[in-house]
Amino acid sequence: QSSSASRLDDISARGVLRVGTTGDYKPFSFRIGKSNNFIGSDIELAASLAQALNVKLQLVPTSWPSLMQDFSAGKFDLAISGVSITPERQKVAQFSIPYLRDGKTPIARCENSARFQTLAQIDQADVRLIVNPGGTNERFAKANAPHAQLTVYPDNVSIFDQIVNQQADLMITDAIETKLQQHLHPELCAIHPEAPFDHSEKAILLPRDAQLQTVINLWLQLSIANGSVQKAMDRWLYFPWGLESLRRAVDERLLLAEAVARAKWNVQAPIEDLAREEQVIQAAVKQGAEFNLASNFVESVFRAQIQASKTVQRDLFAKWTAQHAGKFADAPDLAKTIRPELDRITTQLLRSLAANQAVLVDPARKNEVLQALDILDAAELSKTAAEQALAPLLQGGR
Ligand SMILES: O=C(O)C(=O)C[C@]1(C(=O)O)C=C[C@@H](O)C=C1
Repeated sequence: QSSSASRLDDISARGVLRVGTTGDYKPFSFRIGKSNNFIGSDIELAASLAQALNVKLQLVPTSWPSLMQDFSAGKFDLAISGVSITPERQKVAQFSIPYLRDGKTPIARCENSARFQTLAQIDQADVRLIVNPGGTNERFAKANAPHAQLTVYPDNVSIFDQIVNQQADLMITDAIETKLQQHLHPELCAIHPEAPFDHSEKAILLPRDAQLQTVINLWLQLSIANGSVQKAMDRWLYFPWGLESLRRAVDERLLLAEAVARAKWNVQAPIEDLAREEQVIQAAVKQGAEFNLASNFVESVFRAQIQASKTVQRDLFAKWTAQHAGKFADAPDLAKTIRPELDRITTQLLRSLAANQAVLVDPARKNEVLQALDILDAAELSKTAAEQALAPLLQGGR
């Protein structure tokens, strides 16, 4: 405990509350691409706290491995990011009262719900358990199901597809994550998420400052009592997180426009190739039909992607012309490398369009669509192009 004035006075004097958040933990904190846009229940909580303190909110990106280092280095005043209370963290910091109780519970294909109720049922040689490496999930699996076949699978995004595709039978993870994932994968069921195998608590990570802790606990107590914490939790648990795969496909495609432009610049080829454009559109429409996507919708989406690509390419050509730029040494080959890459993304884009179609056309979800498809990394190449690429997706999917 330092003898100086409360950290609360620093925050008030600054007029800004700096909140550390990891941006990789749905539904708590999720960062949209490389932007400084964060969404999630804890982001809402942070905004509400800043408002209660009558200061502005500044979100400071941090990461799980560097959380405590960044905290100790004073990069933020406090952290709100689905942080669990642990004794190790309490050695350097303190916590608010908890705002969420959680614990480890199974998620499996729904037909197996009855088969994986207890740890005794799971800890069997014929059970294929899957786990992400390095965290509390792996520790729990090894300690509680040593007889099961354990696959350590490093990709947090596709790990649940492994269960859907029967490469594994179940995963044991935080109940909150099982609730979220069962919405994203209708084949999967969270197994007794209200009665997990163990218990943990999420709280705000605070500096050792009694006055700040008191003020925040009072505010948090009130927010829990009036139901606003639960409401935020529900809102973000049912958020259409699947839109992120669509945003990423659009972003990836537009980011390739720079490589396209380099290739064309080197041979001074025209930016526009109408024959190729028709090929791209026809192929997308044909493949889209296999995903039950209407041809006019697919066409409008791909026309927009092509238009956006040309915007980026024209901007770059204008810049290079002004700079009297010479040939690039590292330009990839358009026909051999880039167009096949674009074709690969076409499939990805169509698949995520199909997966998100219901959300895109639902007027009640318009705000959520706007939040999820708020920004592309490619906006750094051209803000106009990013807007062009996203436009048909923000118009009710029509
Ligand atoms: O493949 C190219 O030549 C591109 O420039 C890419 C692309 C596209 O987005 O698919 C964009 C503009 C061209 O008129 C044709 C196609």
